[in-house]
Amino acid sequence: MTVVLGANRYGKAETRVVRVTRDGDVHHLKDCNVSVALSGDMAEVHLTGDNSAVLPTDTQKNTVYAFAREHGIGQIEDFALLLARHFTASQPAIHHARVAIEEYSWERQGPHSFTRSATEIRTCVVHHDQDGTTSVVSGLRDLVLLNTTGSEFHGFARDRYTTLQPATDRVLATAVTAGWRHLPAGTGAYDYGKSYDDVRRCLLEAFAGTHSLSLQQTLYAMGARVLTACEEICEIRLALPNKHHFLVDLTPFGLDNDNEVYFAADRPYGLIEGTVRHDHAPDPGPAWD
Ligand SMILES: O=c1[nH]c(=O)c2[nH]c(=O)[nH]c2[nH]1
Repeated sequence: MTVVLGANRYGKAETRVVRVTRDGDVHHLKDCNVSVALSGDMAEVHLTGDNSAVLPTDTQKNTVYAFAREHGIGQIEDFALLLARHFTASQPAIHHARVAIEEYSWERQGPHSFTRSATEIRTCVVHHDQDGTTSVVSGLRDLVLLNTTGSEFHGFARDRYTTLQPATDRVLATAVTAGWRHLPAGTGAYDYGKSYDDVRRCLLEAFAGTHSLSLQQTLYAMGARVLTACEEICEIRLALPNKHHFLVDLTPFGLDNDNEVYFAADRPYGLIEGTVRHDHAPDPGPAWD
């Protein structure tokens, strides 16, 4: 038996960077968490301890801060692409860069005052290879949605352990995690901010507008809406926890409960996951890694 080195990558994870842009009295805020992972000719460092190909993770962190100063942070996808292209160009041994960014949104309260909005977190994962191949997956997580009606679940398979009662009118609630893959941008560049707003709107419209016979059906409707409306996107992956709302039995208190009082359980939860894509979507390569 011979032992060999398998896939490997390294980088600085979770560099928290806050960039303030001062436009006179009106200030703008970008609050991000940047994770870099580099790979390439890294056999020697693992096998012999020769660090000559290793751009320190400390340098990667410094680069994030310096680029935030020099270039500002616009759309997170553009900032991630800038960093990924920089790292693959900076060292011959670094062939591939993966840059993932989370963005926390702040709501303006005044010219220089903000509240951290309790809404979803915007995400992106960018891959860039020395050969010029680039992929961009944008996304969000913790987008919490709830319909108080318009949701049913019945006709399901049964076995001896099935106790679930069919539902013809239930609360449907979820916290969306989504990632959507952009078609290669070619020579142009995408407006990732507009794309994000369009996808988010499609997700909300499809969730609210679909009379749901299952969360699986709602998932497909949400993905299909995005792909139909946003031509720059070829694939979307959704993870939808079914945040169960159980009707509370109030009969011990002589009260009825006609779909009014619920117990919102936090676990366990159903987890419905799925991909919706163009039938001719290009090969994703490492886009989802
Ligand atoms: O929308 C649903 N999908 C399921 O697969 C499922 N399973 C379950 O117990 N409740 C539900 N609801």
